[in-house]
Amino acid sequence: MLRVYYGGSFDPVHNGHLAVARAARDGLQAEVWLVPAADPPHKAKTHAPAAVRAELLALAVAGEPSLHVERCELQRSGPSYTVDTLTALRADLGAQAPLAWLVGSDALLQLHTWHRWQSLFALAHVVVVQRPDATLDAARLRQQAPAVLAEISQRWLPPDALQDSPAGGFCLLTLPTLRPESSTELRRRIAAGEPWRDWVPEAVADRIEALKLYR
Ligand SMILES: Nc1ncnc2c1ncn2[C@@H]1O[C@H](COP(=O)(O)OP(=O)(O)OP(=O)(O)O)[C@@H](O)[C@H]1O
Ligand SMILES: O=C(O)c1ccc[n+]([C@@H]2O[C@H](COP(=O)([O-])O)[C@@H](O)[C@H]2O)c1
Repeated sequence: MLRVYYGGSFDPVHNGHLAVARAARDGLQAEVWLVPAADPPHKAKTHAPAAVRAELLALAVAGEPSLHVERCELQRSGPSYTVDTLTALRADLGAQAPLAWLVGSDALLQLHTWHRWQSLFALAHVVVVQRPDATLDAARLRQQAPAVLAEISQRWLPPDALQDSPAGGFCLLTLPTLRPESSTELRRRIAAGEPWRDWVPEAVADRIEALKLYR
């Protein structure tokens, strides 16, 4: 069965992330692992320790069929490069296991700036989840990331084909409904004392309050 890894800062996790993970699970018939980045390479800093972000993620997916937390990035020091994570997962799971790395469509425009980005396709399929009000903007990709467009245009696969090969494909999934949440806005609301609890599962909200996070 296809294994999908969904990396993020998850600082903190919110219902938008869970909608993305569920869309991948249901659209690809896959097991999905959310991968908290210990040290996200493109973020200046995080606002809660990696172990706490991972704990909130575990609360968020508890009881959710086929959603899990993969903590391997917490065991490494230095920037949490995806190529290193996929290399380790591939070593554990074997050369033939079908693996995919999931990113938001905003991240696709930056993919060419990732550490050894072209090696990612030898290790996993790449899946992009986009908002329902957007389509993959080829003109923007051509202008901002022509190397990414060239790479993915040879790799396009339909969702049900990903499980038939270990790596190397590119697939686009669309979220069923628009999700307005972002961790940045969630942290702002918590700090400002504005309503925020319905943006996260109840157990996550209770833990954020108990630990007095993001105030
Ligand atoms: N509301 C959302 N709808 C669709 N995709 C989302 C949403 N929120 C986050 N994502 C996607 O999830 C991935 C990981 O997100 P990340 O942990 O950076 O959260 P974020 O909410 O975007 O955080 P921040 O506001 O701190 O940048 C990104 O690729 C992003 O595109
Ligand atoms: O490997 C890289 O160079 C790289 C650069 C930027 C982002 N990533 C990964 O992309 C995921 C989303 O990152 P972010 O900053 O949107 O939370 C997370 O798993 C990061 O580790 C990875």
